[in-house]
Amino acid sequence: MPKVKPKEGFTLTTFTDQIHELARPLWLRSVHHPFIKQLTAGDLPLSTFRYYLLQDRYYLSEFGKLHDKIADQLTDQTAINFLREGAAGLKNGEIAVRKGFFAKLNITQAEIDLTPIAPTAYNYVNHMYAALYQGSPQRAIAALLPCYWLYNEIGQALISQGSPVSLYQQWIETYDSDGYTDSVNQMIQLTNRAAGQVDETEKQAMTTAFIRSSAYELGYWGMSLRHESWDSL
Ligand SMILES: Cc1ncc(C[n+]2csc(CCO)c2C)c(N)n1
Repeated sequence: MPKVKPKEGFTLTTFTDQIHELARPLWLRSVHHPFIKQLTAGDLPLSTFRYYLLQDRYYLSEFGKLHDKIADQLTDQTAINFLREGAAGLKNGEIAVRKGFFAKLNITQAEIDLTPIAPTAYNYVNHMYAALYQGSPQRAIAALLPCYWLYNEIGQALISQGSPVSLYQQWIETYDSDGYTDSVNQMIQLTNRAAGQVDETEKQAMTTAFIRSSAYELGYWGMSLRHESWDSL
């Protein structure tokens, strides 16, 4: 059988396939990061997990707000609905799960208030706001995508192995549920639709935003292991 040659300039892959491929080296380093290794082995110090959760509280709350702020700038009703529901779903989903973790680990509001936001968490969040306010809602969507998608890949990679520490096991399970995988797929579709709405230059900026978020995701594990602070940069 002769091979079918794709027409010149015709791509068989979607935009998200392409950026996923570009980010692969960074994602692999996340999946195999010592933080993740220790989480599955069960020897991740609880103080490190606590540190991660405290930083991630800030991240999750800003991530939810970003959904609404992006939706404010869109006209595509499907996208708006997904983002508005995403913001609400975050409160009932991941943020609710984390509240349970906080209770188990005696993390109080006072401790939250006293915890400085670490540089990497701060920079990652600011990068997403910059994608929106110095860029476009499409660029911001691309900046949000690694958060959804990478954690799903991590959850799927870790679920068969699990963790002997029940808290860490629960963390893994959060990112492998069917409902969550559905929302990841919707976010992927949303990004592909967004890429179809912009010119080549903006598409390149979407790619850069996606790669930067992937790099910040990788940096987040190291930040947590090192208990990064403004004095330790
Ligand atoms: C740094 C960081 N990156 C990604 C996630 C995972 N996450 C955050 S919001 C969201 C969407 C729906 O829950 C997902 C998957 C995290 N917790 N912290």
